[in-house]
Amino acid sequence: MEFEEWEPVYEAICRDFGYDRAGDERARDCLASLVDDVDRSELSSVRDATVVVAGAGPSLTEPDALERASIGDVVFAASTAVDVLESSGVDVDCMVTDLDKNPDTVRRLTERGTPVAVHAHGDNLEAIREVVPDCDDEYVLPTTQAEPYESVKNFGGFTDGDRAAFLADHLGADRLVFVGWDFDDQSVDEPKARKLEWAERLLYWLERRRDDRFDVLDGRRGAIDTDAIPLGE
Ligand SMILES: Nc1ncnc2c1ncn2[C@@H]1O[C@H](COP(=O)(O)OP(=O)(O)OP(=O)(O)O)[C@@H](O)[C@H]1O
Ligand SMILES: Nc1nc2c(c(=O)[nH]1)N=C(CO)CN2
Ligand SMILES: [Mg+2]
Repeated sequence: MEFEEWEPVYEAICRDFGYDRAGDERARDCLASLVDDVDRSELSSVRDATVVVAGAGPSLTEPDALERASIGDVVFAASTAVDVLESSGVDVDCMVTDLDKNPDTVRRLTERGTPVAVHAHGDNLEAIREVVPDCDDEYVLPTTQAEPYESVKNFGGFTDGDRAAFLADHLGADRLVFVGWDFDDQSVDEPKARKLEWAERLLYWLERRRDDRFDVLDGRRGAIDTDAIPLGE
C-alpha cells in the first residue's frame, strides 16, 4: 500500500487515540538505525498461498480454530498467538508484533530463522532498544504506521493482527483465513476494545480491496458498517 493511501487512515487513528506522529517517527528512526534493508526471500512462499492469520483472541484455543490453523499453506500469527499455536503443535511462519508481550518468543523465532515483523510506534521505543539488538536482524522485518523510512516499511494496518493480514496481502497471498479473532471480547479493557474496533474496520477495508479472497471465521464477511465509523475522514 502506498503511504498516500494509508495516511488519512493513520491520521484518523492518531486523532482517535491521541498519538503523536513525531513519537511514531522517532521510534521508526530508531528501528531503522538497528535493522538494515536486506532481501527477505523467506516470505516468498506467501505468493498465491492460503495464509492463516491468527489473532490472539480467546477462541484461538478452541479445537476448530486449531484445526483451521493447520489447513493453511502458511501461518502468520500476532503477538502471543504464536505461543498458543506452537504449544498446540502448529508451526508459525511469520510473527507480527509491537514487542509488548512476549519478547523471548521474538528472540527465539529470529534465532531459528522465522521472520518477525517488528512494529515501531511512539509507545514502544524502549522495547525496541531492548529487544531488537538481541535478535538475529536478518529475520527482523521492521515496520511503521508512519511514513516508511530506509529499512522500515509500512504495509498498512494498525494492531498486530490486522497488520499481519495487510502484510500477507502485500506479499501476494491468495486466500486469507482468520482464526483467533474475537472482536466482541468482553474481557478486554476499553482502550483494547477500541483497538479491536479499528482492527475490524481495517480488515473490512482490506476485504473490499481484495474481493473474494477473504475468509472470516464466524461469517462476519461484509457485516461491518463502515459508514457508521468512517475510515480516515
Ligand atoms: N479478543 C482479542 N484480544 C486480543 N487480541 C485480539 C483479539 N481478537 C483479535 N486480536 C488480534 O490479536 C492481536 C494480539 O496482539 P496484542 O495482544 O499484542 O495486541 P496489540 O495490537 O499489541 O494491542 P495492545 O496495545 O492492546 O496490546 C491484536 O493486535 C488483534 O489484532
Ligand atoms: N503510538 C502507538 N501506536 C500503536 C500502539 C500504541 O499503543 N501506541 N499500539 C498498537 C497496537 O499494536 C499499534 N500502534
Ligand atoms: Mg502487541
